[in-house]
Amino acid sequence: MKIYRLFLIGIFYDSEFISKGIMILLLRKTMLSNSSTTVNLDIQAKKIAVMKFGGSCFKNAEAFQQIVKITNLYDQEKKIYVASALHGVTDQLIQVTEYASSKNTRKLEEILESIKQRHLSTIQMIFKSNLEHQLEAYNGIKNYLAELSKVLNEVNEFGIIPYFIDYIVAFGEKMSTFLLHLYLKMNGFPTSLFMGEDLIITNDEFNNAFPDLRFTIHRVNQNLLPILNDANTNRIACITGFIGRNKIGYTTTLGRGGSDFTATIIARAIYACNQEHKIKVILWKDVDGMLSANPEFVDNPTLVKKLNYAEAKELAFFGAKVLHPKCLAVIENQNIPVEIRRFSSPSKKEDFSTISELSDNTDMKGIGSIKIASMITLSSAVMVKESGFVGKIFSILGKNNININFIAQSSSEIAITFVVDKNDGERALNLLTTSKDLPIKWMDVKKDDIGIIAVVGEHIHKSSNKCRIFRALSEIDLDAISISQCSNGLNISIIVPIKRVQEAANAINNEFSTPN
Ligand SMILES: Nc1ncnc2c1ncn2[C@@H]1O[C@H](COP(=O)(O)OP(=O)(O)O)[C@@H](O)[C@H]1O
Ligand SMILES: N[C@@H](CC(=O)OP(=O)(O)O)C(=O)O
Repeated sequence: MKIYRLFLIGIFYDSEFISKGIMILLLRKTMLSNSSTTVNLDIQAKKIAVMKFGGSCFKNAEAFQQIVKITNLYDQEKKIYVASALHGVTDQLIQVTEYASSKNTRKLEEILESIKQRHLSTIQMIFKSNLEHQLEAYNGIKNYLAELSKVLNEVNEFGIIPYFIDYIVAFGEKMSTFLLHLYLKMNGFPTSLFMGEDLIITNDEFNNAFPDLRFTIHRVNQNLLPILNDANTNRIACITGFIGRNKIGYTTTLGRGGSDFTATIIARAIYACNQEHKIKVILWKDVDGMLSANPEFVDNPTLVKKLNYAEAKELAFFGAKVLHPKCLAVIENQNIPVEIRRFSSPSKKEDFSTISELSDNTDMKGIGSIKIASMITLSSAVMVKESGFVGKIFSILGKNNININFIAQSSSEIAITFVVDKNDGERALNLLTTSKDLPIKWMDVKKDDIGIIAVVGEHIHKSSNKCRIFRALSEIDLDAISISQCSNGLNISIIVPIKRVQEAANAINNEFSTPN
């Protein structure tokens, strides 16, 4: 109780700003301490499991016990644990940054207090009877929160600058991974704690960084491999998900849901250090695996047990939170498998998904959907056989940072339809209708809000499968507004009215869930 009170007094009320000088010194220190060039190649082949634990794996004491159970289950593997922030903490950290910038002190303190309480109650929950670990956890979290407060004061002073957001949201993963590391230690597992900045070097794209593999591999080789090589202790490396750093040492983040990406980046880097290792990535989720559709949107989606990288990437694009869209890019050519498994039933022998170069024989692997987007259609005979016309349209949008996620053009060249994010629809329409580069008085340009269904699978392009898709739509009396399929044949995207997206997804899912 005494410890607890001391902690409460100490945490937040330090209003000093971090001086730039101290920040630079700290950055230099990190860089220098990691700048040795020794390369560790002397390692033996091992079974390595890089496991990612998401926010829902830390929700209560039972969840932490479940991680111990998983640790025992995988006692033959060298284990690397990648942890996300406690559920919802990243959103809260984004909120506090905004409140700091808008100088809304009341709201800022309210959310900061909630973040603090979330971590304090987790500490009480998981270290109940172990005072030594409780104290270590309190002190560690206290320091993280004090640092967080200081940076928020800086946001208050300077406003939101992109690198502030990454630096601030990274605290979620830093605190949860620190607690996981202590918890495993308390349970008798030797562990080493790593911050993402120690291992993952990225480009400068704050909020959505991409790893620089060459330097990341070098860091992993120097800092992480000695742990994998330690033959005497089966030490677990606990690494913060979601976080990296750019070359001058500023913290970067890998995009929302980026802890999946951390796991695959680490797996890839280990593979590069020794290709004899048998590495796999396991993403522990609150579902059995990759389902044929979002279970919150479609009734009775089926579990896809084996899907290949190309299929999984198509599905990840559609915001299936189950998989970070970029995370397969770094491992697919190395054929490092990714298992998606249910956290609450880790010993299942078969009901989980494996993403690898192998795909099972089901033709429909998944249905993605975009519930609302803006469809733009341009029709005009002046486009016919006019080289560069489409180029002009797209460059007007591209120069204005408007992304296109669906394209269909009739071969007569009389009309072209494409889709942009709903927030860009009105702007796209204005840009096109006021452009001096287009003969607009001869063109009909219109914008409609629509939804998209994407049906994915390596063999989905087969006529027999297309028949099934359109039979399902015909049975609910739904006519596609537009259709697109690239020649890789993996994805048939269909534009449907917004109000019927869910119905269409269900109809197609039902069609493929029953034998043909
Ligand atoms: N096609 C899909 N297959 C499986 N889950 C999906 C799919 N689409 C959306 N989801 C959602 O993704 C969630 C899985 O994410 P979750 O376990 O919360 O991951 P994390 O903790 O890594 O963020 C599920 O709860 C599910 O609702
Ligand atoms: N905490 C980060 C990264 C992450 O991967 O989270 P989760 O595992 O909860 O998707 C986020 O919320 O984006």
